[in-house]
Amino acid sequence: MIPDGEGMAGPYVEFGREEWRALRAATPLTLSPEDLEGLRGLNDPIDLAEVEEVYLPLARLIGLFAAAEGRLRDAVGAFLGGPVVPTPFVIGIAGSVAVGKSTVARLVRTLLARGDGRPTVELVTTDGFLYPNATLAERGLMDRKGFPESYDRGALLGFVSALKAGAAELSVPVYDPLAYDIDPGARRVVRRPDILILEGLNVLQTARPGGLAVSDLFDFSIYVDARVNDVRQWYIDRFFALRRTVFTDERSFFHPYAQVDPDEAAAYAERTWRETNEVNLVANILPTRDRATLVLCKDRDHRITRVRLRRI
Ligand SMILES: Nc1ncnc2c1ncn2[C@@H]1O[C@H](COP(=O)(O)OP(=O)(O)O)[C@@H](O)[C@H]1O
Ligand SMILES: CC(C)(COP(=O)(O)O)[C@@H](O)C(=O)NCCC(=O)O
Repeated sequence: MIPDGEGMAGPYVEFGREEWRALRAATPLTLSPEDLEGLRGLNDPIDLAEVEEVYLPLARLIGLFAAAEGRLRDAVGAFLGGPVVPTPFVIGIAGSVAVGKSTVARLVRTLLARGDGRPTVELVTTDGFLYPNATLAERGLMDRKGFPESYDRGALLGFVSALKAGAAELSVPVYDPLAYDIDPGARRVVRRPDILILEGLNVLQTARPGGLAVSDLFDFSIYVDARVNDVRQWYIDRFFALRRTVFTDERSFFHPYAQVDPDEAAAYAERTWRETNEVNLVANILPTRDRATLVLCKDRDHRITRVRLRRI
């Protein structure tokens, strides 16, 4: 039975970690410690216990949603008098910069792909749909990278709509985090998968009046949530971890920050957080949280301690 009364949060049912872990049922662990090492984001301390207690119940639930959609498709087929061609099951993953969306997305992809029926799963991040820096600069948006208007939303919606409409093969633009810009010479081919995961800051945004947004095409969505001050600290810590690694590469856009003194690097990271990422989080991203099917709530140490599931 779904817990009710206590733990009730508007349209959501809230689970503590202990309650949630029990919902794994018999879902097997298909991940080794080495697999997890390859999926973990920079500075993300996730361990196998978290995979077992949080992600296995989640993978089970997504499997149940996909199976239910199959039954709905059969019902529509019976109504129409002929089979309905399946479309990809689309999962959106949203949340702040530096909250750990990419770890969540890679784990969900791997667990689903190794689960029942071995579905094909494609993971696409929305950064490929950012306008190139030259366009952002022309439009005065260079310090608004990640805001809804910094994306080619028409192209993103066109991509997901075309996959939902049955396109067999599409290509998407590629963002190069090292260059901090769209790679003009690269395209990534996406062949129609059974499951598409779309990960990005703004994927749960609504459309302008009368329009359509990618979130209208989601079959399941996840918001990765944490306190603003905790994410701020994670952003700064990650900036310093990148400074010791990726930024030492001369091709990195941020290479100058590997050379300046730590105080100057900290001032830059703090300003970027405060003036860009925090403003975007508060004004654009956080307001979409309650649109998600499921909210993963992280504590200061990155651990997921609570899960909120939208009532059906
Ligand atoms: N300046 C950067 N250079 C290289 N990689 C980066 C940089 N900033 C972020 N990343 C990497 O890009 C990925 C996505 O980061 P982000 O958009 O902040 O989302 P999240 O932390 O929620 O996964 C992470 O794996 C992160 O380590
Ligand atoms: C590339 C991003 C906008 C994230 O894009 P996403 O894949 O979530 O659409 C973000 O990581 C970023 O670089 N933000 C700009 C501000 C900053 O340098 O932190």
